[in-house]
Amino acid sequence: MPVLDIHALNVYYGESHILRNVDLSVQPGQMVCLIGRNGVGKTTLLKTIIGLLQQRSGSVRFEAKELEDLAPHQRARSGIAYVPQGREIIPQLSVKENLLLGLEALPGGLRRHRHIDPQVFELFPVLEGFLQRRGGDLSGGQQQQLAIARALLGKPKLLLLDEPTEGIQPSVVLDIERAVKRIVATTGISVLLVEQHLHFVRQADWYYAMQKGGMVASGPTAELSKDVVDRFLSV
Ligand SMILES: Nc1ncnc2c1ncn2[C@@H]1O[C@H](COP(=O)(O)OP(=O)(O)OP(=O)(O)O)[C@@H](O)[C@H]1O
Repeated sequence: MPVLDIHALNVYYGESHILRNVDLSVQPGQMVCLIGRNGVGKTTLLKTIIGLLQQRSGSVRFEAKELEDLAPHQRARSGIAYVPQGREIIPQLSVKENLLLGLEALPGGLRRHRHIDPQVFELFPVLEGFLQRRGGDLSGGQQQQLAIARALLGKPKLLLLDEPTEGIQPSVVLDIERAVKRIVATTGISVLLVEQHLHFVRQADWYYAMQKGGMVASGPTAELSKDVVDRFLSV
């Protein structure tokens, strides 16, 4: 049974038809990468999965349960974590306080949970030394690592990542890539990733390519052809 199963999904912004009959599924423990040029609807799809945008028709099922009537916080509590483009860490709060916010996705939220699982420091060692620093004082790459670590503390079953390496220096891109691979390999969490770096895309098990709001190609990333890469990746 897929963790995430999307069928014939249609989403609009006002009268603009953005997602057109989208089908996509993510199997347990899989890393799936969504590719496509700017503006084709990748972010719209992730926002619809987490419930920030409403679907017009079709279905989005998480662990076989239809999500349509659940608010974003209910989807988070049921096991979906979303790291948006731009990361959205809270700049005035310390790294530790930002991490604690991730516990809000656990049953009982912050009232019942105060423990930061040290596993996040194994994945992102740089954060451990910076716990008292203001989030806003970290570099872009460190903020991205913080945002992923915060999402993991909610113990999700599905992690949605929107361009985690956008605007990040190349050495840190590799750190993030390795950490995401390790998350998938060691925790059983499934990942749906929007990504433009080909090397990172190839780490995924499966890809879906979008064009003008629809899925136009998919398959194992081992079979990603030069033609598909040229058509759907901008870098
Ligand atoms: N708030 C909005 N109101 C109206 N239209 C929007 C809004 N946000 C996005 N769109 C439009 O929806 C389409 C899909 O945008 P989306 O951000 O999902 O694309 P994307 O593939 O994620 O691209 P990018 O990589 O640039 O974020 C675009 O044509 C965009 O102009």
